[in-house]
Parts: sequence; C-alpha cells; structure tokens
Amino acid sequence: MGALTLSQVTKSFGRTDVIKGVDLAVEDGEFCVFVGPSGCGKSTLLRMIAGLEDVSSGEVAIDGARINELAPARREIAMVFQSYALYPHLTVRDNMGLALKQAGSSRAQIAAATDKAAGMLALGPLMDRRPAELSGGQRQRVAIGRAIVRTPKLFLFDEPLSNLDAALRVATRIEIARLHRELGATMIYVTHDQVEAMTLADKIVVLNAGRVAQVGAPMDLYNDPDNTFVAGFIGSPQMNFLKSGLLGLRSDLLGIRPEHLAISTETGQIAGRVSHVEKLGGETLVYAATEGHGLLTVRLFGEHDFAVDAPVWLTPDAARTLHFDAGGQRLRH
Ligand SMILES: Nc1ncnc2c1ncn2[C@@H]1O[C@H](COP(=O)(O)OP(=O)(O)OP(=O)(O)O)[C@@H](O)[C@H]1O
Repeated sequence: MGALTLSQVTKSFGRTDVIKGVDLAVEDGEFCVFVGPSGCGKSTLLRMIAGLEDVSSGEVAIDGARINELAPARREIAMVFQSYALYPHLTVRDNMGLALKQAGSSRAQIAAATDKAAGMLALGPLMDRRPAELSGGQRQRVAIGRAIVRTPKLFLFDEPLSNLDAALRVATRIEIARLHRELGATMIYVTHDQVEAMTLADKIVVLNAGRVAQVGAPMDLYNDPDNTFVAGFIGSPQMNFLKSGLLGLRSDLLGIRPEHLAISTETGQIAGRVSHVEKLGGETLVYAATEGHGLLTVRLFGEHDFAVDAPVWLTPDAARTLHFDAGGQRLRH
C-alpha cells in the first residue's frame, strides 16, 4: 500500500514562502506527475515527501498515517534523482543490493531481489561492471534498480531522464511506464518534459508559484483546463489566446489549440501574415503575425508550404474554443 495525502502543506525558507498550502491525494498505485515552471516548488514538494526538507506546516501522510516527524530512512520511500549517485567502487550488483545489506537482509534475499530487478531492467549482463563502465542510460537503470529492490511504498523521481539523450529518454520513459504497470507501485515524478508528463501520468499536478493550479488526468487538463495558466502550460506548442472582444464574443479571452486553428490563403476570420514555418516531418507549424491577437500558431498534419510574409486567414474551430474571464478563469457555458 502507498497512498499519499498532503493536507495544507506549506514550506518557507526564512521569510520566503515557497509552498503555499498544497492539498493533494495520490491513490495507491497511481502515477502522479508534478509539472510547473522553473522555481514553482516541484522539487521542494518532492523533498518534503521524502523527508529531506522539513514541512513548515500542514501534514504529510502515507496510508493515513502522519509521517512529518519520521526520518527519511524510515518512510519506506525510494527516490531516484537526475544524478544517479552510484558508488563508483561498487559493482552494479553491490550498488543495487547495498540498501538491503544495510537493512540486514540475508545474502540469499539480496541476491533474489537484485536478480529480479536486474531482469526487469535488462541489467543481467552488466551486474559485475562498475558505474564507470556503463553508459548514462545504463547508470540511470541501475539507479532505478537500486530503488526497486527495496520494494518501497512510494517511488519519487526527480527529473530522472534529463541527463539522457533523446533516444535514451524515450527508451527509459517506456521502461518506467512498463515498470509502473508491473510493480503496481505508487510513483511521484517531477519533470519539465511535456511528453513525459502526458504519457506517464495517471494524474498531473500543475503547480504555479507554490500553489496547485489544477489536478487531473493528462487529456482532461489538455482539453478542459480550469484557467489560462494550465491551458498555456499543458501542450506544446502552446495554446493560442485571442482577444474575444475583437471577435464580437462576450468572454474576455478565447483559447484555441494550434491544431484547431484553420489556415487559408483565401478567406477566414482573422487576417495575418506568415512569419515563420517549421516542418517537423509528420507535422508543420505555421506562425502567423496578426493584428490584435499577436503571433498565432497553426499546427497542420503532414507537410505544407507557406511563403514567409504571405497574407493568410485564420479561423478558430468554434466547437473547440475555450472561454476565459479577465482574471484567466475558465468560463464554462
Ligand atoms: N534551501 C533553499 N533555501 C532558500 N530557497 C530555496 C531553497 N530551496 C529552494 N528554494 C527556492 O524555492 C523555490 C522552489 O524551488 P524548487 O527547486 O522546488 O523549484 P522547482 O519547481 O523544482 O524548479 P526547477 O524546475 O527549476 O527545478 C525557488 O524559488 C528556490 O529558489
């Protein structure tokens, strides 16, 4: 079991309030991802759950029991960092088994647990190597393996893939998803990466300046954001924001995803000029400078040609537009 509850949790460093009253419930077995701009408090919140930072006020509980005062080692939590922090003089096998050895497990228990984790992470052939003889991706898998052998209640990941190259990130991301399915463990994961958040999470927590801006399933946040902050943060390229007044609408601001904005050289609702075109292979992004609405992004499937400076017309799909008030709160009609 590993259900986590945060109740009105705050954190101040001196007079600086960093976490300003967070309530959160993560179910047993859930994969929960923290996202938000740099400095919003993601790592601080994770470190408070791990016990590496004190909680200024509020309560952290696992399976209903308060753990605020419990030492990190007694929380049954395993943390995987972006830097692997492996012991250079120990083999992969000994790095993975160290925590169990320190906890007094028998040699047979350690061997069984490390062999099982090695099998899950395809580390079998590397067990007798030292960290210096491994690639970055392999080291990160060892760091994950070291977390798995302890069968913790909760796994915490702080940007574990950010040191890996693009191909390895994808492979390791898929591995983490598979691991989550196989272990059925509760995982909390901090990332800057939209794709990691969207693909790994059962639940995404969007943080903004130490507060929760919204919690929800990835596609719910994408399709049904509560405010302009979440609407603009989730999704890449970003949602376009249009001034509704200019379009004769009653709300203050209109949000439209780049894939729901049609572009034509002949006719449409908003006049603009092509300022830049990006061909990404499977899709084309067209950036158009408009009067009143600034630079708008259009996402088209496949390859498309538009000359820079060409006059174009943009038309939002009315069924897919989101309305916001002047304070950025969503208006649901
Ligand atoms: N020990 C500390 N003393 C003072 N301020 C701190 C301390 N640790 C973090 N902070 C401040 O708390 C805020 C949140 O930091 P945190 O590392 O949690 O953000 P983050 O969302 O993880 O950022 P990033 O995405 O850049 O890693 C920042 O403004 C940071 O400067």
